[in-house]
Amino acid sequence: MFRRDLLQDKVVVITGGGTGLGRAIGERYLELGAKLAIASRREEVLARAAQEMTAQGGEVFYKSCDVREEKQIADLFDAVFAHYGKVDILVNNAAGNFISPTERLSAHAVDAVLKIVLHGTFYTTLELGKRWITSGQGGVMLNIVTTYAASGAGSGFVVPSAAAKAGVLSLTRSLAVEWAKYGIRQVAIAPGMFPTEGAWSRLVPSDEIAERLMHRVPLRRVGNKSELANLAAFLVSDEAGYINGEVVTIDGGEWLQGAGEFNELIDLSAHDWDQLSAMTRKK
Ligand SMILES: CCCCCCCCCCC/C=C/C(=O)SCCNC(=O)CCNC(=O)[C@H](O)C(C)(C)COP(=O)(O)OP(=O)(O)OC[C@H]1O[C@@H](n2cnc3c(N)ncnc32)[C@H](O)[C@@H]1OP(=O)(O)O
Ligand SMILES: NC(=O)C1=CN([C@@H]2O[C@H](COP(=O)(O)OP(=O)(O)OC[C@H]3O[C@@H](n4cnc5c(N)ncnc54)[C@H](OP(=O)(O)O)[C@@H]3O)[C@@H](O)[C@H]2O)C=CC1
Repeated sequence: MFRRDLLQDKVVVITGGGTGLGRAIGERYLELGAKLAIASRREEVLARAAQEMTAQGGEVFYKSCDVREEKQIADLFDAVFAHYGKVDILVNNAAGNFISPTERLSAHAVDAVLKIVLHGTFYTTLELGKRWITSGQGGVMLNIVTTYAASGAGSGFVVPSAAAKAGVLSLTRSLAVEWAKYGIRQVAIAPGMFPTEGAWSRLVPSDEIAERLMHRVPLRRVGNKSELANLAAFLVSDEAGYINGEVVTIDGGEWLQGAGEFNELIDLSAHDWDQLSAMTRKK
């Protein structure tokens, strides 16, 4: 669906790029000509991913980096600039999340999520932004948020994530204005349900719940990672050069179904409607 050279020779740093959605985004970018650097805490996961991702060609540099640590982020960008000579695109994809009644959380548990999602995204953004501004080079930053951030509704039982992702979205919009003059563009994606090991093991407690979840989505299915990767490719490409500060939701219509009070009526049959209509028409 894209020109094969859409991201030719663009150097892309993807946090959390060794697993799940980050890896899927990286694989699509590679197909479109990009050079990748993937980073997360577990070096063995990155090494395996880099090896598998380059089986069809392309280049994937990897380095262990905990995005909660300012020094490790500086070391990461030093290494990527030394290796490739530049960075054109940053994908802030690393995240932490789990379900819990909020009153059961310790301060440490709150920090565990906030530090990865909000602080981690802020720190990578700041480190690379300063380098781009100093050198006069621009670029694109893509932040992966969630529908409960994009809708503004938040969500119970994942409250640290809801608060942190809302902060990331605010960062996206704020810097879209402040840093545009430096040629730095900000965009975000709000994914709905995309089954990944990392998300499902922490957020979907049973197969029965997984099955029920489909009913929340008008399209009656979860997302394919490749669909999200396509959107991520478009948004960071020069073809999307006038999109700045926007978040694009990709959720099969899930959040809209939840928002409309009458959308539950979707399951009524024609017969049900005949009966209802007879009852509700003015006599
Ligand atoms: C009804 C179901 C609907 C499902 C809908 C489908 C999903 C669609 C929407 C999804 C939106 C968002 C998705 C995501 O963000 S997915 C990303 C998931 N991936 C990850 O989380 C990967 C990284 N995660 C981690 O490394 C860990 O999970 C963690 C975030 C906890 C960080 O690890 P760390 O090693 O730093 O932390 P600790 O293990 O030391 O724990 C720190 C404190 O947190 C407490 N904790 C940990 N887990 C839980 C839990 N499950 N419940 C309560 N508390 C928890 C832990 O006890 C520590 O606190 P204390 O020291 O006080 O004990
Ligand atoms: N899957 C879904 O349905 C949805 C996902 N999302 C978002 O998509 C993104 C990817 O999630 P997904 O692929 O599902 O889950 P994963 O668990 O696979 O991805 C999370 C990644 O973040 C990395 N990470 C976690 N903590 C740190 C840290 N301190 N420093 C550096 N890297 C870290 C992990 O690697 P490591 O453990 O090696 O550090 C892992 O690669 C996240 O931003 C998530 O919030 C949003 C909505 C829905």
